[in-house]
Amino acid sequence: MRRGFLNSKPAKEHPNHPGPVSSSQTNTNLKLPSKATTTVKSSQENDLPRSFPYAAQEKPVEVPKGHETKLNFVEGSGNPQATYIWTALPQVDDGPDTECLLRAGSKEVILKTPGFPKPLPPANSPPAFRVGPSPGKGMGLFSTRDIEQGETILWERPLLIVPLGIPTSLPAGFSKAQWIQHSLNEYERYVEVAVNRMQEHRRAAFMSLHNCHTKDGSGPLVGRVRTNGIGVDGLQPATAKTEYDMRVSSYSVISEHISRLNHSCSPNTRPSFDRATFAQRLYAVRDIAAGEELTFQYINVLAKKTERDEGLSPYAVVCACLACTEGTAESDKSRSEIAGFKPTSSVLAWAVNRQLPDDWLIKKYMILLDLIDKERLEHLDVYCVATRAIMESYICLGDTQNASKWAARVLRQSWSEMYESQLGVDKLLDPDSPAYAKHALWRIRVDTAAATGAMSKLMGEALGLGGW
Ligand SMILES: C[S@@+](CC[C@H](N)C(=O)[O-])C[C@H]1O[C@@H](n2cnc3c(N)ncnc32)[C@H](O)[C@@H]1O
Repeated sequence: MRRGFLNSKPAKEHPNHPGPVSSSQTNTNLKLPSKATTTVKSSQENDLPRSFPYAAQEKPVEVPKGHETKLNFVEGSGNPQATYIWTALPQVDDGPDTECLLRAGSKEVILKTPGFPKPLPPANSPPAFRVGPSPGKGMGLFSTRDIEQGETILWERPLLIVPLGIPTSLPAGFSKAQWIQHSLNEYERYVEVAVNRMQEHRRAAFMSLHNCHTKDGSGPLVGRVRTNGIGVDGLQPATAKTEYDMRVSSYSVISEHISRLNHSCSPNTRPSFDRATFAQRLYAVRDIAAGEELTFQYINVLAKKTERDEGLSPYAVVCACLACTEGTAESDKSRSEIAGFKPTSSVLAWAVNRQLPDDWLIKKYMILLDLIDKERLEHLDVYCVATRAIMESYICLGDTQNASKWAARVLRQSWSEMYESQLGVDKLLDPDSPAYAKHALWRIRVDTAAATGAMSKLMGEALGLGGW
């Protein structure tokens, strides 16, 4: 879910779709400016509304006809200036394809993805989730069994992938409200082509999704996109340099099941879009008991409750999670400490600095982890950073007993962006593993010769020669 426009007074903006707030998947939301610019200029910078309205309109905004763009830009239409293409991807296996509305250049990015097109991994059998009613929230997803931290709950090819809006220049004589409505209408027309291309059962699944934008000028398709879309990064063509380029080639994915996830300020899952399989992957970020509701973050959950309330209002969500209902002041304080955490020193810099105590870095990260555990925010990247830093600190100290315990924690964090670089951590699970002695940080805190070697690497790093 993600982007919208502004409605009257005060200008309200909301992301088109809730979604992960940190990098990758998840929501491009935070990467976009969060406040609407209300000035309408004819420059390119202003031809894509930064936010769409979400408050009910008192009466529909009438838009003069005759300003619609021609929809003759379909891939293969022979129009060399096609800015948008409608296509189905990845067309690789018996699994369903995703209907895509892509801006020129994005398809090439997809086709060049290493491993693309990759078949979907086999589904969990029986499925680890089910769709069912969630009191006060409509439908939701629930676990069907105990799920372990780091498990993949499901892989899912989205129904649809669309940009967050279609740039529309300001027609002469249009008021701002008319321009916004015109933009919404154009967006609806473009999405309609993609929805009409879907297989009937996929279209039925899309149309059965919830729509919380029924009275704000959104059409029925854009309303569903705005309600259910989850942001996906990384599809911008290499030529996209400006903020404008990035915005117009940012996308939302809408899926039959993952889009049913309700919001929690302490979510237990994290979705991620995998370009090679062209699928969304849903991870459990902590152990989940059978029958528990599966949730994810629609907004930045490190913000204070009052700001979270504001961010959730476009989705008509009044969050009743523990952080919003019990001990909220203390929770706000803890979240702001997590948001403000700065490592102040890398593992290597601490290890070679004799003025700092041996447990200095470990203590700092343990305090951070306590806050994260208390707030149940394991999905955040900082959780993985902290866990890994503690493991590495023990390696610097030559303490393989503790390092191996932390290696086991690191390995469970399959959703982490650092996962690729965790390959090899499995060799550290055994405290007697010879992999320790080969590790670049091995005993550099306690062995002068090792520290000297590390120091020269540190200097190389400072000089841009690489390092940790
Ligand atoms: C993406 S949909 C989630 C699935 C939806 N509940 C359904 O019935 O299909 C987003 C909508 O779910 C509801 N919702 C999500 N999280 C909620 C929460 N924590 N409390 C209440 N309603 C919630 C709101 O109506 C919101 O507009």
